[in-house]
Amino acid sequence: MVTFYGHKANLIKACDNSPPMNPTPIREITILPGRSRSGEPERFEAITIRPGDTISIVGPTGSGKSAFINDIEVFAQNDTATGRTVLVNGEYPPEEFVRDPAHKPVALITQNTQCLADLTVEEFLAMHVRSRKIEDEEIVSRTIDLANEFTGEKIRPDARMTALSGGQTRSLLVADAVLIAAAPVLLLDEVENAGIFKERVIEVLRAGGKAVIFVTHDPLVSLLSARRIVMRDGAVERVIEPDGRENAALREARRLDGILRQMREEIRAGNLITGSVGA
Ligand SMILES: Nc1ncnc2c1ncn2[C@@H]1O[C@H](COP(=O)(O)OP(=O)(O)OP(=O)(O)O)[C@@H](O)[C@H]1O
Repeated sequence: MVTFYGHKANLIKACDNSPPMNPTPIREITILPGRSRSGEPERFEAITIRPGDTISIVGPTGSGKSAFINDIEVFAQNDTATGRTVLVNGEYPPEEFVRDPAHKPVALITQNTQCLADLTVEEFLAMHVRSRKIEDEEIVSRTIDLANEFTGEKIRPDARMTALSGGQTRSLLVADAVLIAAAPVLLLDEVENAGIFKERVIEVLRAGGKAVIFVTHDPLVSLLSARRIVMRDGAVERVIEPDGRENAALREARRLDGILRQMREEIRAGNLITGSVGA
């Protein structure tokens, strides 16, 4: 059986006979400019992403946010609608980075991620571990534990993959991408809405030296990112590096996010919210 998760070109093959991950370390990914939807050249020189970077991609609906991370996912070589080029360690990436899911250093997790496997969480992860020839008996339970740090709805090892909620599935896929796929670059396309502790995800990814790029409409995720790429008309319009100037806004976003999270839990538990929350 072959089980896939993810979508579009991001399919991660969870059961194949590929050799373990190519150890070529990724020092940096460089995005070279292309053109806007109306054909104007993009005005940035190059955008470089290194381990531990946290970047958010923001902009109105239809401004090209997903197209930007898709360019990274497919290692665009002036062969996508945007005309951008993506280099790895300053060079054109090796072919297996682009074609082979087992060697791909980039994991894309999107809102539309669905699991097609009729397996338990434990079986599903164990299959992925086997396919990558990882010999670590603890890795499945560590992956579930990590996923449970990202979501308030506890994931049990014996739960069916198909029965997980959106937040649980995305939490599990992020944990899997970190520990089992060991992808150095994670692309998260609007995953924040459904029951996932965004700040914890960012902390873990940063501490693990992962580069993470969020397509987001979420103020807290945007303010937590060290860099913000602003899209318009299919092009990068601006790259913002706030360098501490948004600290007051970040504190406020954290406070409001805490209140909303508690309200969500109360509502989910079937309670009436009659007093103040998050004081
Ligand atoms: N530079 C470009 N040149 C040509 N087409 C583009 C360019 N950038 C994006 N597009 C196309 O424009 C459409 C909208 O782009 P995209 O889905 O990336 O927007 P988005 O900002 O992610 O939107 P949403 O917030 O609704 O998800 C897509 O069909 C995409 O392929």
